[in-house]
Amino acid sequence: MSKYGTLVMGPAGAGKSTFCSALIQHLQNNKRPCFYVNLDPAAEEFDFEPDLDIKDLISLADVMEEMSLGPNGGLIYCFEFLMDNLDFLTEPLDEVTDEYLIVIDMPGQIELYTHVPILPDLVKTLMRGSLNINLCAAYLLEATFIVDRPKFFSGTLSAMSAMLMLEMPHINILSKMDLVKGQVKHRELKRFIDPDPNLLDDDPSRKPKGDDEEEDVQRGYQDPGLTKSVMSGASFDRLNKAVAQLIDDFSMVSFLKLDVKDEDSLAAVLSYIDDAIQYHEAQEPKEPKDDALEASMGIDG
Ligand SMILES: Nc1nc2c(ncn2[C@@H]2O[C@H](COP(=O)(O)OP(=O)(O)OP(=O)(O)O)[C@@H](O)[C@H]2O)c(=O)[nH]1
Ligand SMILES: [Mg+2]
Repeated sequence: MSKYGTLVMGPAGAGKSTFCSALIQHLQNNKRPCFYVNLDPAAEEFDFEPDLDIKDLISLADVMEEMSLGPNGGLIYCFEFLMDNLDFLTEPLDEVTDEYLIVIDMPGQIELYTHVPILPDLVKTLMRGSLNINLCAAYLLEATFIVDRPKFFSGTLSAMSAMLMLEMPHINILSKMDLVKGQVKHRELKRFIDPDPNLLDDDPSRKPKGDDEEEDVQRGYQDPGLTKSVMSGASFDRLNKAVAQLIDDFSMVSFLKLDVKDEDSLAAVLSYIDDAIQYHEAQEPKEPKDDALEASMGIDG
Protein backbone atom coordinates (compact mmCIF):
# COMPACT_ATOMS: atom_id res chain seq x y z
CA MET A 1 0.00 0.00 0.00
CA SER A 2 1.30 3.46 -0.90
CA LYS A 3 1.14 6.48 1.30
CA TYR A 4 0.79 10.11 0.21
CA GLY A 5 2.22 13.30 1.57
CA THR A 6 3.73 16.72 1.12
CA LEU A 7 6.88 18.16 2.64
CA VAL A 8 6.36 21.89 3.23
CA MET A 9 9.67 23.74 2.95
CA GLY A 10 11.06 27.21 2.40
CA PRO A 11 12.98 30.02 4.06
CA ALA A 12 12.21 31.33 7.54
CA GLY A 13 8.88 33.10 7.78
CA ALA A 14 7.75 32.13 4.27
CA GLY A 15 4.38 31.04 5.65
CA LYS A 16 4.96 27.26 5.85
CA SER A 17 3.09 26.66 9.12
CA THR A 18 0.26 28.97 8.08
CA PHE A 19 -0.03 27.06 4.80
CA CYS A 20 -0.05 23.72 6.67
CA SER A 21 -2.91 24.93 8.90
CA ALA A 22 -4.89 26.29 5.96
CA LEU A 23 -4.32 23.07 4.01
CA ILE A 24 -5.44 20.91 6.94
CA GLN A 25 -8.57 23.04 7.35
CA HIS A 26 -9.24 22.76 3.63
CA LEU A 27 -8.80 18.97 3.75
CA GLN A 28 -11.18 18.77 6.70
CA ASN A 29 -13.73 20.91 4.87
CA ASN A 30 -13.54 18.43 2.02
CA LYS A 31 -13.76 15.41 4.34
CA ARG A 32 -10.27 14.23 3.53
CA PRO A 33 -8.20 12.70 6.32
CA CYS A 34 -4.84 14.19 7.10
CA PHE A 35 -1.85 13.22 9.23
CA TYR A 36 0.03 16.30 10.44
CA VAL A 37 3.72 15.99 11.26
CA ASN A 38 5.69 18.84 12.80
CA LEU A 39 9.41 18.55 12.13
CA ASP A 40 10.29 22.03 13.38
CA PRO A 41 11.91 21.48 16.79
CA ALA A 42 11.44 25.19 17.59
CA ALA A 43 7.72 25.44 16.78
CA GLU A 44 5.65 26.45 19.78
CA GLU A 45 2.08 27.07 18.76
CA PHE A 46 -0.16 25.17 16.40
CA ASP A 47 -3.63 25.81 15.00
CA PHE A 48 -4.03 22.02 14.79
CA GLU A 49 -2.38 19.67 17.24
CA PRO A 50 0.23 17.65 15.30
CA ASP A 51 -0.30 13.88 15.11
CA LEU A 52 3.46 13.57 15.38
CA ASP A 53 5.72 16.27 16.79
CA ILE A 54 9.55 16.18 16.71
CA LYS A 55 9.49 18.07 20.02
CA ASP A 56 8.33 14.84 21.69
CA LEU A 57 11.72 13.46 20.64
CA ILE A 58 13.93 16.52 20.92
CA SER A 59 13.43 20.26 21.23
CA LEU A 60 15.67 23.03 19.96
CA ALA A 61 15.47 24.92 23.26
CA ASP A 62 16.84 21.90 25.18
CA VAL A 63 19.61 21.30 22.65
CA MET A 64 20.70 24.94 22.70
CA GLU A 65 20.80 24.92 26.48
CA GLU A 66 22.41 21.53 27.05
CA MET A 67 24.82 21.51 24.11
CA SER A 68 25.59 25.26 24.17
CA LEU A 69 24.71 25.52 20.49
CA GLY A 70 23.18 28.41 18.57
CA PRO A 71 19.85 28.08 16.74
CA ASN A 72 21.32 26.85 13.43
CA GLY A 73 23.83 24.39 14.91
CA GLY A 74 21.10 23.29 17.33
CA LEU A 75 18.71 22.60 14.47
CA ILE A 76 21.27 20.49 12.61
CA TYR A 77 21.89 18.57 15.87
CA CYS A 78 18.13 17.94 16.23
CA PHE A 79 17.94 16.53 12.69
CA GLU A 80 21.02 14.36 13.20
CA PHE A 81 19.35 13.05 16.36
CA LEU A 82 16.16 12.37 14.41
CA MET A 83 18.15 10.45 11.79
CA ASP A 84 19.67 8.33 14.59
CA ASN A 85 16.18 7.67 15.97
CA LEU A 86 14.19 7.18 12.81
CA ASP A 87 11.75 4.77 14.47
CA PHE A 88 10.21 7.84 16.09
CA LEU A 89 9.08 8.89 12.61
CA THR A 90 8.72 5.62 10.73
CA GLU A 91 6.66 3.63 13.25
CA PRO A 92 3.68 6.04 13.48
CA LEU A 93 3.85 6.75 9.72
CA ASP A 94 3.76 3.03 9.00
CA GLU A 95 0.19 2.95 10.38
CA VAL A 96 -1.06 5.71 8.07
CA THR A 97 -3.31 4.43 5.27
CA ASP A 98 -3.49 5.52 1.65
CA GLU A 99 -6.49 7.84 1.94
CA TYR A 100 -4.55 10.16 4.29
CA LEU A 101 -2.51 13.14 3.15
CA ILE A 102 0.60 13.36 5.33
CA VAL A 103 1.45 17.06 5.80
CA ILE A 104 5.00 17.63 7.07
CA ASP A 105 5.91 21.10 8.32
CA MET A 106 9.64 21.81 8.10
CA PRO A 107 11.81 24.42 9.83
CA GLY A 108 12.94 27.50 7.91
CA GLN A 109 16.71 27.35 8.31
CA ILE A 110 18.03 27.49 4.78
CA GLU A 111 21.16 25.52 5.73
CA LEU A 112 18.99 22.44 6.00
CA TYR A 113 18.00 22.68 2.33
CA THR A 114 21.32 23.64 0.84
CA HIS A 115 24.34 22.78 2.97
CA VAL A 116 23.96 19.44 4.69
CA PRO A 117 22.98 16.02 3.33
CA ILE A 118 20.45 15.29 6.10
CA LEU A 119 17.35 16.19 4.12
CA PRO A 120 18.13 13.99 1.10
CA ASP A 121 18.64 11.07 3.52
CA LEU A 122 15.38 11.85 5.32
CA VAL A 123 13.51 12.08 2.00
CA LYS A 124 14.96 8.71 0.92
CA THR A 125 13.77 7.16 4.19
CA LEU A 126 10.27 8.52 3.66
CA MET A 127 9.96 7.76 -0.05
CA ARG A 128 11.79 4.49 -0.36
CA GLY A 129 12.01 1.40 1.80
CA SER A 130 9.03 0.12 3.74
CA LEU A 131 7.27 3.48 4.15
CA ASN A 132 7.05 4.08 0.39
CA ILE A 133 5.43 7.51 0.70
CA ASN A 134 4.61 9.29 -2.56
CA LEU A 135 5.95 12.62 -1.44
CA CYS A 136 5.90 16.04 -3.07
CA ALA A 137 7.95 19.02 -1.93
CA ALA A 138 5.98 22.26 -1.56
CA TYR A 139 8.62 25.03 -1.52
CA LEU A 140 7.28 28.39 -0.38
CA LEU A 141 8.73 31.78 -1.20
CA GLU A 142 6.89 34.84 -0.04
CA ALA A 143 5.38 37.07 -2.70
CA THR A 144 6.77 40.25 -1.15
CA PHE A 145 10.18 39.19 -2.56
CA ILE A 146 9.01 40.37 -5.95
CA VAL A 147 9.41 43.95 -4.76
CA ASP A 148 13.18 43.38 -4.57
CA ARG A 149 14.06 41.60 -7.81
CA PRO A 150 17.62 40.43 -6.93
CA LYS A 151 16.13 39.02 -3.70
CA PHE A 152 13.43 37.25 -5.72
CA PHE A 153 16.04 35.59 -7.95
CA SER A 154 18.14 34.65 -4.94
CA GLY A 155 15.04 33.02 -3.36
CA THR A 156 14.27 31.30 -6.65
CA LEU A 157 17.83 29.95 -6.74
CA SER A 158 17.34 28.50 -3.24
CA ALA A 159 14.14 26.80 -4.47
CA MET A 160 16.05 25.37 -7.43
CA SER A 161 18.88 24.24 -5.18
CA ALA A 162 16.41 22.31 -2.96
CA MET A 163 14.82 20.87 -6.10
CA LEU A 164 18.14 19.57 -7.43
CA MET A 165 19.31 18.30 -4.06
CA LEU A 166 16.16 16.40 -3.13
CA GLU A 167 15.29 14.80 -6.49
CA MET A 168 11.59 14.47 -5.68
CA PRO A 169 8.38 15.85 -7.20
CA HIS A 170 8.49 19.53 -6.39
CA ILE A 171 6.16 22.49 -6.65
CA ASN A 172 7.11 26.09 -5.94
CA ILE A 173 4.60 28.39 -4.32
CA LEU A 174 4.49 32.18 -4.03
CA SER A 175 2.90 32.58 -0.61
CA LYS A 176 1.26 35.62 1.01
CA MET A 177 -0.26 36.78 -2.29
CA ASP A 178 -2.68 38.94 -0.27
CA LEU A 179 0.26 41.23 0.56
CA VAL A 180 0.92 42.14 -3.09
CA LYS A 181 -2.68 42.16 -4.29
CA GLY A 182 -3.38 45.37 -6.17
CA GLN A 183 0.29 46.35 -6.13
CA VAL A 184 1.48 44.31 -9.10
CA LYS A 185 -0.23 44.24 -12.47
CA HIS A 186 -1.32 40.82 -13.76
CA ARG A 187 1.04 41.01 -16.77
CA GLU A 188 3.96 41.94 -14.51
CA LEU A 189 3.13 39.15 -12.06
CA LYS A 190 3.29 36.57 -14.85
CA ARG A 191 6.97 37.45 -15.29
CA PHE A 192 7.58 36.29 -11.71
CA ILE A 193 5.39 33.20 -11.96
CA ASP A 194 7.63 32.00 -14.81
CA PRO A 195 10.76 33.92 -13.81
CA ASP A 196 11.91 36.21 -16.62
CA PRO A 197 15.62 37.16 -16.42
CA ASN A 198 14.86 40.48 -18.15
CA LEU A 199 13.07 41.56 -14.98
CA LEU A 200 16.45 42.70 -13.73
CA ASP A 201 17.07 44.92 -16.75
CA ASP A 202 13.82 46.79 -16.34
CA ASP A 203 13.89 47.03 -12.58
CA PRO A 204 12.44 50.46 -11.74
CA SER A 205 14.05 50.42 -8.29
CA ARG A 206 17.58 50.34 -9.74
CA LYS A 207 19.41 53.31 -11.25
CA PRO A 208 20.19 53.33 -14.98
CA LYS A 209 23.70 52.05 -15.54
CA GLY A 210 26.36 52.27 -18.20
CA ASP A 211 28.20 49.44 -19.95
CA ASP A 212 31.45 51.18 -19.23
CA GLU A 213 33.20 50.18 -15.96
CA GLU A 214 34.92 53.58 -15.67
CA GLU A 215 31.60 55.33 -16.13
CA ASP A 216 30.09 53.05 -13.47
CA VAL A 217 32.84 54.04 -11.05
CA GLN A 218 32.13 57.70 -11.72
CA ARG A 219 28.42 57.12 -11.17
CA GLY A 220 29.15 55.31 -7.93
CA TYR A 221 28.23 51.81 -9.14
CA GLN A 222 31.70 50.62 -8.15
CA ASP A 223 33.86 51.85 -5.38
CA PRO A 224 37.37 52.45 -6.81
CA GLY A 225 38.77 52.33 -3.28
CA LEU A 226 37.90 48.66 -2.97
CA THR A 227 39.67 45.85 -4.79
CA LYS A 228 36.37 43.97 -4.93
CA SER A 229 33.22 45.65 -6.15
CA VAL A 230 30.61 46.45 -3.55
CA MET A 231 27.23 44.70 -3.28
CA SER A 232 25.70 47.15 -5.68
CA GLY A 233 26.72 48.46 -9.04
CA ALA A 234 27.68 46.90 -12.34
CA SER A 235 29.37 43.75 -11.00
CA PHE A 236 26.49 43.05 -8.66
CA ASP A 237 24.07 43.56 -11.54
CA ARG A 238 26.07 41.17 -13.72
CA LEU A 239 26.09 38.56 -10.96
CA ASN A 240 22.33 38.85 -10.53
CA LYS A 241 21.86 38.64 -14.26
CA ALA A 242 23.97 35.46 -14.42
CA VAL A 243 21.90 33.91 -11.61
CA ALA A 244 18.66 34.86 -13.38
CA GLN A 245 19.99 33.46 -16.66
CA LEU A 246 21.00 30.21 -14.95
CA ILE A 247 17.47 29.85 -13.57
CA ASP A 248 16.06 30.56 -17.03
CA ASP A 249 18.44 28.07 -18.70
CA PHE A 250 17.25 25.29 -16.43
CA SER A 251 13.59 26.19 -17.17
CA MET A 252 12.68 24.28 -14.05
CA VAL A 253 11.23 26.88 -11.76
CA SER A 254 7.74 28.29 -11.96
CA PHE A 255 5.41 29.29 -9.16
CA LEU A 256 1.85 28.70 -8.09
CA LYS A 257 0.14 31.62 -6.39
CA LEU A 258 -1.15 31.04 -2.88
CA ASP A 259 -3.60 33.08 -0.87
CA VAL A 260 -4.29 31.02 2.26
CA LYS A 261 -7.54 32.83 2.92
CA ASP A 262 -8.93 31.87 -0.48
CA GLU A 263 -10.40 28.34 -0.69
CA ASP A 264 -10.05 28.30 -4.50
CA SER A 265 -6.36 29.13 -4.22
CA LEU A 266 -5.85 26.34 -1.67
CA ALA A 267 -7.83 23.92 -3.83
CA ALA A 268 -5.63 24.76 -6.83
CA VAL A 269 -2.40 24.21 -4.89
CA LEU A 270 -3.76 20.95 -3.43
CA SER A 271 -4.72 19.71 -6.89
CA TYR A 272 -1.11 20.24 -8.05
CA ILE A 273 0.13 18.30 -5.00
CA ASP A 274 -2.40 15.52 -5.64
CA ASP A 275 -1.33 15.29 -9.29
CA ALA A 276 2.36 15.20 -8.39
CA ILE A 277 1.85 12.30 -5.97
CA GLN A 278 -0.94 10.64 -8.00
CA TYR A 279 -3.18 10.63 -4.94
CA HIS A 280 -6.47 10.19 -6.75
CA GLU A 281 -5.28 7.20 -8.80
CA ALA A 282 -5.01 5.21 -5.57
CA GLN A 283 -8.44 6.04 -4.21
CA GLU A 284 -10.88 3.31 -5.07
CA PRO A 285 -14.15 4.74 -6.28
CA LYS A 286 -16.93 3.71 -3.96
CA GLU A 287 -19.87 2.21 -5.78
CA PRO A 288 -23.17 3.92 -4.89
CA LYS A 289 -24.64 0.48 -4.18
CA ASP A 290 -21.93 -0.04 -1.49
CA ASP A 291 -23.19 3.08 0.28
CA ALA A 292 -26.80 1.86 0.03
CA LEU A 293 -25.81 -1.58 1.35
CA GLU A 294 -23.87 -0.11 4.26
CA ALA A 295 -26.78 2.19 5.12
CA SER A 296 -29.23 -0.72 5.07
CA MET A 297 -26.91 -2.67 7.39
CA GLY A 298 -26.64 0.34 9.71
CA ILE A 299 -22.91 0.84 9.06
CA ASP A 300 -21.83 4.43 9.51
CA GLY A 301 -19.66 5.71 6.62
N1 LIG B 1 -0.50 38.51 5.20
C1 LIG B 1 -0.13 37.24 5.31
N2 LIG B 1 0.67 36.90 6.33
C2 LIG B 1 1.03 35.61 6.42
C3 LIG B 1 0.62 34.62 5.49
N3 LIG B 1 1.18 33.44 5.83
C4 LIG B 1 1.90 33.68 6.94
N4 LIG B 1 1.82 34.97 7.31
C5 LIG B 1 2.50 35.59 8.45
O1 LIG B 1 3.90 35.45 8.29
C6 LIG B 1 4.52 35.13 9.52
C7 LIG B 1 5.27 33.81 9.41
O2 LIG B 1 4.32 32.79 9.13
P1 LIG B 1 4.60 31.27 9.46
O3 LIG B 1 3.48 30.48 8.90
O4 LIG B 1 4.93 31.09 10.89
O5 LIG B 1 5.92 31.04 8.60
P2 LIG B 1 6.92 29.81 8.64
O6 LIG B 1 7.45 29.68 7.25
O7 LIG B 1 6.24 28.62 9.23
O8 LIG B 1 8.05 30.36 9.61
P3 LIG B 1 9.23 29.52 10.29
O9 LIG B 1 8.66 28.19 10.70
O10 LIG B 1 9.63 30.37 11.44
O11 LIG B 1 10.30 29.39 9.26
C8 LIG B 1 3.40 35.08 10.56
O12 LIG B 1 3.36 36.33 11.20
C9 LIG B 1 2.15 34.86 9.74
O13 LIG B 1 1.00 35.40 10.34
C10 LIG B 1 -0.24 35.04 4.43
O14 LIG B 1 -0.63 34.26 3.54
N5 LIG B 1 -0.56 36.35 4.37
MG1 LIG C 1 6.83 27.35 10.81
